[in-house]
Amino acid sequence: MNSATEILELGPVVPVVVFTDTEHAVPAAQALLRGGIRTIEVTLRTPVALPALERIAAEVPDIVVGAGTITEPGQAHEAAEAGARYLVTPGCTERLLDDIDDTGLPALPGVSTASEALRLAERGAQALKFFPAEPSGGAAYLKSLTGPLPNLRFCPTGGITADNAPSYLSLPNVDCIGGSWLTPGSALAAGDWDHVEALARQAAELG
Ligand SMILES: O=C(O)C(=O)C[C@H](O)[C@H](O)COP(=O)(O)O
Repeated sequence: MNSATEILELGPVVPVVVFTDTEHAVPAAQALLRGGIRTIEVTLRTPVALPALERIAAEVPDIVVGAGTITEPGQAHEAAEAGARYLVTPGCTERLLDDIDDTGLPALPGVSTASEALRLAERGAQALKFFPAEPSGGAAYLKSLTGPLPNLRFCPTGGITADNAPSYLSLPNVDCIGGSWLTPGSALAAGDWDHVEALARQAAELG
């Protein structure tokens, strides 16, 4: 993975996962792969996130593992050391962006306005996360950015489900979307990997 646009090419849906148990990491990643999903974004929201990411990187080499919810300087380096191949943030500060650049990893920095997107474009970004997609104006808002910002690609995330996914995936500035609906907490807790696989298959077919 060399560029942020390569992240967008991994498939139509980036599953955003919150792990509460390290033991769920490998079977969840394997279920996503069986369903045809080639990447997994592990959110750094829980104490087990980094060890979970590390397990996936070591034991499920066929899935491209990224780290999400990078919100503080230092986390980017921790994620890189754990084996993350890309980084995702919900929003941006200059310090966070410098820290991410230092890792050399491709990233999807989060934005929700035209001004934020322009600031990131000035720093050379080509691909951004649009977050939180639904509350920020949804597909209609993102579509209206294509006119003034035709060269920027977006991965909208936040409030997206299998139902509203097509309205985003049909936009000219969207290649993939992110969402947590493929890995519900209840399915992870129950070890219902068949359910995760079925949700992954349905998501993979959106492409
Ligand atoms: O953690 C981050 O880095 C975020 O930016 C937030 C997540 O992307 C969303 O929480 C996923 O949204 P849902 O699919 O609505 O659950």
